[in-house]
Amino acid sequence: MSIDPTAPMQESSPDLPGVIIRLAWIGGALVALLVPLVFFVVAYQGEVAPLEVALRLGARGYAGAAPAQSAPARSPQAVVQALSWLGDDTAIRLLDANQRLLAANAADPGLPRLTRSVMLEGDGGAPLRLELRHSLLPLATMTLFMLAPGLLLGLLAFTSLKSVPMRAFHLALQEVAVRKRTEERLAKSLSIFTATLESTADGIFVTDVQGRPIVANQRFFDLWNLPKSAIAGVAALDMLVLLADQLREPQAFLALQKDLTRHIGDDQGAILELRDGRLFEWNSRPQYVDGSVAGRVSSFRDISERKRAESLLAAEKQVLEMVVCGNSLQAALGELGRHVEMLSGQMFCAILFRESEQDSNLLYATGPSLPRAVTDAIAHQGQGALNDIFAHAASQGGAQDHGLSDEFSGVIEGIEVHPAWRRYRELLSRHQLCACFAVSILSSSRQLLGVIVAHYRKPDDQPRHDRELIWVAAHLTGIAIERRQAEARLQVLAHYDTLTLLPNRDLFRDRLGQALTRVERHKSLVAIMFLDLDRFKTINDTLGHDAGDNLLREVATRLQRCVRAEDTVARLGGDEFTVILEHINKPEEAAMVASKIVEALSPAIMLGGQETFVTPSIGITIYPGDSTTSEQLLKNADTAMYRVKQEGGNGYRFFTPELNTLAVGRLETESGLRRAQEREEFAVYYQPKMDLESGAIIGAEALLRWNHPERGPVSPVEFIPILEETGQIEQVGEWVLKTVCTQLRQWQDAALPPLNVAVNLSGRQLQRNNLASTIGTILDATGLDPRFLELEVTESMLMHDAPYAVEMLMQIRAKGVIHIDVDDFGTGYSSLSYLKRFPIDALKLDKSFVDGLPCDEDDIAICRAVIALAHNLKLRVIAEGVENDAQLAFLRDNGCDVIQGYIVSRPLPADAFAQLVRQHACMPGRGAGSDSPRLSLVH
Ligand SMILES: Nc1nc2c(ncn2[C@@H]2O[C@@H]3COP(=O)(O)O[C@H]4[C@@H](O)[C@H](n5cnc6c(=O)[nH]c(N)nc65)O[C@@H]4COP(=O)(O)O[C@H]3[C@H]2O)c(=O)[nH]1
Repeated sequence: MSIDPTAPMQESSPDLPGVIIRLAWIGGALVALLVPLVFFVVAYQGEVAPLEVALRLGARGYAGAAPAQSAPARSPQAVVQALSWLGDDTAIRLLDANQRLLAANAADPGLPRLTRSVMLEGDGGAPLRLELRHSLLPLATMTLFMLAPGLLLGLLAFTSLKSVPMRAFHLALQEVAVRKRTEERLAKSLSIFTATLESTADGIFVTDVQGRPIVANQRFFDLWNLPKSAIAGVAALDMLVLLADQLREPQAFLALQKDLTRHIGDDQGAILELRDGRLFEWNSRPQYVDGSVAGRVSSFRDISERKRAESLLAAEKQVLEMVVCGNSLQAALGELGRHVEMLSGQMFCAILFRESEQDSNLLYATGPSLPRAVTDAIAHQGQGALNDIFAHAASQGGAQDHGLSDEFSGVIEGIEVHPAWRRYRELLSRHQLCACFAVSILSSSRQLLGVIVAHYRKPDDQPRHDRELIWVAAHLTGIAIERRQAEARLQVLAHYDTLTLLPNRDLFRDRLGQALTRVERHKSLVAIMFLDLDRFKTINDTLGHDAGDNLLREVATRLQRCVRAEDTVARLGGDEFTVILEHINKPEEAAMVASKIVEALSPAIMLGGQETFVTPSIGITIYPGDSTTSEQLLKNADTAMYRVKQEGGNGYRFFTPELNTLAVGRLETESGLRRAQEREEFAVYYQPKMDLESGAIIGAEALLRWNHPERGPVSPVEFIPILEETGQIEQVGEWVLKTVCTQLRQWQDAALPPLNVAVNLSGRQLQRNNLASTIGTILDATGLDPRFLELEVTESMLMHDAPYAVEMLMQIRAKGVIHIDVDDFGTGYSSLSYLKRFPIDALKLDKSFVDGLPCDEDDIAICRAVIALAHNLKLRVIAEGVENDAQLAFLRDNGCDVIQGYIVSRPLPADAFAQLVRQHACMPGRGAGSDSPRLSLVH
């Protein structure tokens, strides 16, 4: 609640006018009544007294003669007569004992009257009574008349009393009331002043003009640690000296005071620094009475906390700026340590941090004022003992398991006795560092990043605010360390491949540029290798991405072992790696490293408990011979690598200008393929499939052909991978499906024997969710019975995502397509448990196994196993790439169901195939037996 000292005070003086009027009324009334009353009393006395005398005389005249004188008694009539002189308005009566009237001089006067009587002794001693009755009517009338002047006088008295004497009284009363009011106001003001003085957070000290103390509030005594009695009877200068004694610069303060004596009307102020470290803001103002200076009011405000907070804020800002502006962590924390020590005044600050998340050892980031011997000793002797110490602190701070992973803070006591301090005890005590307070530095996720330690000379040296200071510093250090860690992580993310931790494409480019510049000066060579893993896609698709990732990590490790520390191994993405070999003298040195790599990758890699083999295709180019630009060198190495791939992989090759021509050719193929469909350069060929039991052509495999306008027919082996890479395969694949279905329908309409034609599906097609509906739409559009359409999917396509493949094939089967064959069976990694769940109809025995028949024992074993497996799973077996009788005989003897290969026919254009089917259908005793006629090769 606030009090407004300017508010008018309530008056409690009596109602003076009321009192005065009342008194005037009383005075006036008294005067008005007293005048007729006094008249009446005086007139009455004047009138009655003679009557009384006359009555007494009359009575004596009747019986009052002494016997000695023996005066004769008078008759009643005579007595009455003797008193007749009293006038007519007075009746004289003489009455006997029985109240009988003996004589009377006149009739009774009317009221008001006065009756007086005396007892007489008549004749014979009989009692008589002489009675006098006097009329008071004139007196009463006169008294009434006197009322008028009485009232007049009363009125005069009322007016006078009210106006003349009472005014003075009134004034006197008012004076008393004003004095009383003033006293009350003064008392109130004084109490407000005292309360205000005592309630302020500032120390207030009031002096007179000579500087003698007048008043000071309690806060003043508290701030200056003075007893209240210090102010009493102290001379002006003594008081100032008392204050100045506590200051770091007393003379400056006294000089200011002296200055004030000369400029008494000036305001003055300064920041005073006390010896105990506190800061006071001092302000002095003149105090005026009636326009002239009567004294000075000084206020002292303790601004130590505010200044410390400001300094801390400034320190925080500076440290954060340093962190943000890319200064080293060491420098930023060093600055922080210095600020902390400065703000504390007592502390020796040390900041220690963990080198990495895995490392629990603590390293010194800074210890600005700690003796070098201490920091050096700890740095050189290892941090084990320090860790023990902080574990001990953690236990004192109530941490759960007393380990460094806990948040803790606490005074580390017992330096003298605790075993954890053993190693440093002597050193610390030599430097008089006897007490220590430690706080953990935590990350935002509460991970321990380090420790901030405050050393003190004595345990009770620690000022109150130091703990807060240390907490703020710990928080700030946490931010700085985390920021650095985040930057380091970003740096890694920006320049390193997160899977293998090898430099990424950007860093590779950077390193290559640097290497070329360096080599330019040394006049040596740089070899750039482009490395791609053979069959990586198959392994990845078959064993899954996790296995693929592990494989890439292992390859990265092995590659790094093959090069020197100054060389660079980078991962560009997928299974593509690059190597920069600096300072080689001749290309042969690069060849040696390449063969070392081939050798290093040849041992099996264990993936999911399974031995996996991977081989590289390496292209090498040499700077400056092949090119002088980074871009071109990388293209060269890529071209050379591509050539190795084409040659079967698992080797290396140097770039040559001829290879470049080939690469250019590939580029041309790519752009040619983009136009091939609209220019109708694609065609579907049909390679017959023959049933071994009946010898009948039961269908065909549809094989895509590209009739290049200049190069003639181009093999799908050359362009299907490019269509896959560029994504065109989906569009082209759909076109093949449409073409085959339309063709089959035409053949059926042309009464060709029933045929099943198999269309190859690419991995990308299978991955499309709408494949089943696309097939359904094509079947509807062409009107083909779905039983005649056959689909070929490769083993690796199925195993890439087996559950998805099961689902997709089920959807396709739901469209009525019942013949689904697994191509290239045996070349990938089949999960037998899945194999029985796929809605498939046949396994195609890969040409690579058929090739070795009937001599190669491995191929024989594989072919027999596949046939047995297929039959056990109630599947047909189609052998592809059958070229000769021996292969045919083996397959027939081992129960193979269908063959496809040059022995039957090469792939044929639609018309030629139709003609072949017709011819074959007309042949007597057709069959694929040894004595059956060989089909003519049309292709
Ligand atoms: N040396 C020899 N070769 C024989 C013999 N019998 C058949 N071939 C060849 O073996 C390949 C069999 O097809 P594939 O394994 O599905 O292998 C096919 C298939 O994977 C792919 N392909 C062909 N057409 C298409 C298509 O329309 N779509 C998709 N996605 N892939 C296709 O291209 C591959 C190669 O096709 P082609 O060059 O036509 O090669 C065909 C065929 O001409 C033989 O006795 N001896």
